[in-house]
Amino acid sequence: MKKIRTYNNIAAVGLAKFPTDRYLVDASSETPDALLLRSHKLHNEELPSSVLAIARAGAGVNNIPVSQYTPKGIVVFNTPGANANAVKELVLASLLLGSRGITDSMSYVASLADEKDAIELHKKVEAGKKKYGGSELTGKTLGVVGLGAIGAKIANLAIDLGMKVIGYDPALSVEAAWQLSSQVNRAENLNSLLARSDYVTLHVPAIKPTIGMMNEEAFSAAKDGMVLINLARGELVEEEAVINALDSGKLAAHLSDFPSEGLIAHGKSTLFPHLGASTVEAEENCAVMAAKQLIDFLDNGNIINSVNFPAVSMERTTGYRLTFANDNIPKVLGTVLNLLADLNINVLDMVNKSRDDIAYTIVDIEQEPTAALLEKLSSVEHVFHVRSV
Ligand SMILES: NC(=O)C1=CN([C@@H]2O[C@H](COP(=O)(O)OP(=O)(O)OC[C@H]3O[C@@H](n4cnc5c(N)ncnc54)[C@H](O)[C@@H]3O)[C@@H](O)[C@H]2O)C=CC1
Ligand SMILES: O=C(O)C(=O)COP(=O)(O)O
Repeated sequence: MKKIRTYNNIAAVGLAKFPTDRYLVDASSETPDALLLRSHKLHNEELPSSVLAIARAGAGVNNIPVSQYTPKGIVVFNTPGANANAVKELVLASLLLGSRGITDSMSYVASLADEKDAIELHKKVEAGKKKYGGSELTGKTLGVVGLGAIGAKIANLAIDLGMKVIGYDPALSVEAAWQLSSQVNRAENLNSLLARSDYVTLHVPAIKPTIGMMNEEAFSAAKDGMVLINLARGELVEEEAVINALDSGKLAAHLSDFPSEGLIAHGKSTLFPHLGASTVEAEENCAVMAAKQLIDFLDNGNIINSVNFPAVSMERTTGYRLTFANDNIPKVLGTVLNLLADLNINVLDMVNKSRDDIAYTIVDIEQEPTAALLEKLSSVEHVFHVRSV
């Protein structure tokens, strides 16, 4: 039986993908083959040595110390794009919340609960609306920082709303570029986008170059009265800088999925409890995709949508399957193949791919690998993980 340890609320339809005759899915498994989680933080947590893979049902992997796991051969997966539509729709809501006095006007109406006279109530309603007027999105400029799965959807939606759109993404993939409307203008750098945007929405991962990207310097480059939407990660925005920008009027509004003590106490941001991906559809998409990827890896050694290993897949042949991970340097693959040849083990099929400093190989061989063979392969210099699948 293979064991999957789950964390967080994983959609049942995803968990049901694990065949019950071969998989035990359990939140408290002590020797799991894999972990399946959403935002649960793995930093500072001891990982059982049995773990071969981790699937993040979602996009961001900053809750997982990926670089610590790679040398142990632990493959980390995410589910690119599976919750992008859910986030896009909450950005749309945020654009509207940031442009009209919707929440304040609702509070105003709620404050009229004691007014029992219909004529007086009507007067107060009509008097109140002066205070909560807004402006329209059409014709305004939206700056989209990060044009991946989510950013591209938002950029295209904003074009459909009649907005002008500027995008900034120095690492834009060809695949993401194909998704993007040709009407999206490219900014050379973040400050140039900020200087021209009435609304700015962040859709980048929390990584070294992006952490704290919205700081005092960025706000001073920004257009006065800008609306900032951050449904990506709290770490992208420096709390003190955003509070100063709200107080000075540099920011007309700040909407964020990442409440912090300081922002809540300050009271001027519109804060959601990390709701971006919390739709039935997104939760199901992510859970199904994560489960399928784990099953294919645990059953066949195939790797799809990993954030630390190359994409490697091979149809099963009639033989037995070995997989190994190694440092991406010359001669390791040759040494392993020579070792198999010396033992008269015939290779039926093979695929080898590399990514940055590591390589991963799937080899189908004619005879069942013995424990001694696995041991020999593991002892090849620069091979750091071997598995019979
Ligand atoms: N609030 C929520 O519930 C959710 C939040 N997220 C957050 O949104 C982030 C983006 O998600 P996806 O669009 O699905 O990821 P993605 O990987 O498809 O797109 C990220 C984009 O950011 C770009 N990028 C990287 N560094 C950059 C930089 N310094 N400046 C500008 N662009 C940069 C990349 O080139 C890529 O195109 C996730 O990493 C996660 O942190 C994602 C899903 C749900
Ligand atoms: O996919 C992401 O990056 C998210 O932030 C969604 O997080 P969640 O799955 O709702 O805990």
